[in-house]
Amino acid sequence: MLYLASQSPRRRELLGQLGVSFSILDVNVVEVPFPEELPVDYVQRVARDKAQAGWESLNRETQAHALVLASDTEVVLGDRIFGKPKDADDAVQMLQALSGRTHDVMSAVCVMSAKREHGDVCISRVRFAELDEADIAAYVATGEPFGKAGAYAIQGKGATLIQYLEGSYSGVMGLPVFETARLLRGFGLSV
Ligand SMILES: Cc1cn([C@H]2C[C@H](O)[C@@H](COP(=O)(O)OP(=O)(O)OP(=O)(O)O)O2)c(=O)[nH]c1=O
Repeated sequence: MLYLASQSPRRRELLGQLGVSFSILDVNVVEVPFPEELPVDYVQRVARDKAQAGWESLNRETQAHALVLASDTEVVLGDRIFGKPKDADDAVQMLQALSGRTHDVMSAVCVMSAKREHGDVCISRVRFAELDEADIAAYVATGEPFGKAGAYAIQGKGATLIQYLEGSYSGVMGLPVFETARLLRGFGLSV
């Protein structure tokens, strides 16, 4: 049985694209980088923490036949890591920083079974258009930035802010479908 340890509706939708059946586990982990932790290490650690939390929420009997999948997405600009904005001001600051620049979106996936665990990370490059104060205020007022790493959603109106994407659309949206399918095949699922 496959479990998705995530409260994200985007991840449900993207995992659904693979045509596998799965159940949801609600997990909540602390998402704070360690001092000096590299973004690529941080995103993989958090994905693993989510998978571990999901795993621990299952009873022993269920664990024996379970696969738990979790993911984490962070927006990375230089050495700054942007998770989900805390409030509107935070969202404005993130969008100001991203304006007219190219950033990385890192999405890590972790899959756990009783015998092993494997992970992968997908890094995409996203170029934002130059945004003025009014553009940013209007976008934040839509409410879309909340609950999204970097304060935007490629799958929503946020697409109008993006000049180009080099990488994985599903990875930016929250679950890199190619890497996820490859990992699940490694655990014997036919996807
Ligand atoms: C960059 C970007 C992120 N996002 C979302 C994906 C993730 O849901 C969120 C990043 O926060 P995460 O902490 O990765 O995930 P989450 O808290 O939403 O869900 P979970 O329960 O699995 O921990 O940002 C988009 O929906 N579109 C985008 O374009």
